Amino acid sequence: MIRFENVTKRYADGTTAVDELSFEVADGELVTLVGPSGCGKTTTMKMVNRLIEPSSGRIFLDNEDISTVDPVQLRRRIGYVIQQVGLFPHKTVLDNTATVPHLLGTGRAKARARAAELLDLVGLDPKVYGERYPEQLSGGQRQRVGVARALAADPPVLLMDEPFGAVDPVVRERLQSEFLRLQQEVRKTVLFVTHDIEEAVRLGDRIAVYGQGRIEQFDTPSAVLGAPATDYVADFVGADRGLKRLSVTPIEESDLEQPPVVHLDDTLPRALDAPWAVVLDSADELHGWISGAHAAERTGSVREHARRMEAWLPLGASLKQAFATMLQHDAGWIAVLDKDEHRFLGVLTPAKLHEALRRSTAADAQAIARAEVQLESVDAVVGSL
Ligand SMILES: Nc1ncnc2c1ncn2[C@@H]1O[C@H](COP(=O)(O)OP(=O)(O)OP(=O)(O)O)[C@@H](O)[C@H]1O
Repeated sequence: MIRFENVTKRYADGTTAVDELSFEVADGELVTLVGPSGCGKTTTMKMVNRLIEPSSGRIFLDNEDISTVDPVQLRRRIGYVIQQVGLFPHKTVLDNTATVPHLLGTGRAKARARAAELLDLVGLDPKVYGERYPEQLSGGQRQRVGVARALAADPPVLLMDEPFGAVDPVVRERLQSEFLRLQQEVRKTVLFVTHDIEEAVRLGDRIAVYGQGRIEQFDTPSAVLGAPATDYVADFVGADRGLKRLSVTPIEESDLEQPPVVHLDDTLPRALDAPWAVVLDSADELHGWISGAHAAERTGSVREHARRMEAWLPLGASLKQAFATMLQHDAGWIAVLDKDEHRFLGVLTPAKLHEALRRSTAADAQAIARAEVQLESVDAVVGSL
């Protein structure tokens, strides 16, 4: 757990980079710090591993005041990933990754074996990439080595300063997905700096939106998008808030419609209650669809006339993915399968997608109204004392 208590950093020239900052990051939580250039994100981060010392206030790691901990000892508990990865150019990828555990006293063979596991975990086959040198990697691959190296000493805390900032948007999105998958597995306590609100929303369990040296809002992605606390946050989050909200709202079972269903070995139905039906195989897995008008004019089995359906997603995928899938396949609806991607659950239509989006906005508005009521009642109790 990381806790900031009234932390201020004033540089020698009088710049106040961070002003009376207080917040807490729970164990295993990923908090993104987002805000415009120069608002104090990096300063915040570097105070955690004592690359910068606060002017006042205190920072705790697992309830221990870090100003009382030797910085070298402290940094062993904290992995650090930065944009310019800083790999050793003359060492192979495997040796780069194994460096820290080796320095900490793990035998070379064991450190290399662990490094190979970590490279695998970040999506780099150690057999293919282990013996390469950093200059023989793409920018995205170098970033992955940076993440593997930060994880090598198995620190409970990770500080990541724009780690995916230097790669193109497509690679960046892939790295983000891989990092999320990795975080599910390793559950580190992570502070992640970015100036990109999309990235902050996608990765953060909670987001700290920075104004100048201060946090303007510290909340879940969907609350930041759905109910910005101040005009500043609303501006920063931007006009395309609806689109961003799509990326944090998952498809739920109640969003789905149930169209007619036929099986591959059925005879072609004479009439359908809908313009089309979903076609399942004998194991009830999705095969495709048939058009009612097409079926009405023909004979034979469903198998002979069914069309394949590629536009599908598992339950829990985001509404943004659903929207993108509809566009990509030029589809008026998409099929939704269970999380294991086997059982067919129903279909999502554009109308239902819109309803889901509204449901998500309304839920946040209610949560905020409830929070205000609670605050008022606390005030009332305090006032009556
Ligand atoms: N060593 C320093 N001396 C004086 N001022 C500094 C120093 N380092 C940072 N600053 C100032 O402190 C403020 C916060 O800087 P910081 O690097 O924390 O911002 P940031 O939000 O990380 O910005 P960016 O997104 O551009 O990296 C800025 O105004 C910066 O110019």
